Amino acid sequence: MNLREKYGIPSTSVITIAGTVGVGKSTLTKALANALQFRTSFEKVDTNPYLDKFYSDFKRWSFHLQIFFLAERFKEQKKIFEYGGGFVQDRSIYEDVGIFAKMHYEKGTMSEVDYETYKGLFDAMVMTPYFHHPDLLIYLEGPFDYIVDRIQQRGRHMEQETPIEYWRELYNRYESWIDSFHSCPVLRMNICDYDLLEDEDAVEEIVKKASNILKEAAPYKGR
Ligand SMILES: Nc1ncnc2c1ncn2[C@@H]1O[C@H](COP(=O)(O)OP(=O)(O)O)[C@@H](O)[C@H]1O
Ligand SMILES: Nc1ncnc2c1ncn2[C@H]1C[C@H](O)[C@@H](COP(=O)(O)O)O1
Repeated sequence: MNLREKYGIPSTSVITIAGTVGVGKSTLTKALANALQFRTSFEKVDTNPYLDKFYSDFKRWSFHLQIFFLAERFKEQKKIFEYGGGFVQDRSIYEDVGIFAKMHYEKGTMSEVDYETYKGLFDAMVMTPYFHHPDLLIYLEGPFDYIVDRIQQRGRHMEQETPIEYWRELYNRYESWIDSFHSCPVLRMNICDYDLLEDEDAVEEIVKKASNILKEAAPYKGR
């Protein structure tokens, strides 16, 4: 019996992992999908045609990058819909609009007209039958210094060269964003409380917590 069956997680569930850059979303996505025998949905990073350009000139490339991510996430959303769920997704679509696009607009690195165009497109895309809110959003949080160390150790050069103030701003925005996020049930996990790299039982604890929240939320689904 796999962990999904052991903890009664429906095979059609969609679990999305949210949190700031470097916090550990991809690592958890892989571990959780493996434990539940779910498919994974990752964001395009290595083959993203705008990401390097964006980090070298936010103002010039922020609109292009947001449109690219929106298109990619929408394609992933459609794929999840067509498979009928059973996915763990690395980062939610809500973070693009609610954190990144908003931050670049408010900081002056995305123009008002670009921001409004992007938001209009986002709203139109999200209101389609392909867009189902996830069954659960697992939000990863932890001390800022740990997260910055992880960004440095991971070694994506454009991130390593980005000023620490950018990561601080993002970190602060994530903290306020999650407090007002109500689009689906949320499990908050502190990265100091588990270690997927050193402790092979850690993922089971996370599955157990996820299962409890999914069970609590089940009677309200679809209302
Ligand atoms: N529990 C952990 N302990 C130490 N390092 C970790 C842990 N989880 C993830 N990492 C490392 O932190 C870095 C960022 O993790 P990653 O999963 O890529 O984050 P994200 O997808 O949120 O950007 C990677 O180098 C990863 O190996
Ligand atoms: N919507 C986004 N706007 C700007 N930058 C973004 C967006 N989504 C992801 N990113 C960046 C941040 C990181 O450099 C990479 C991958 O994110 P990660 O949190 O490491 O998975 O893309």
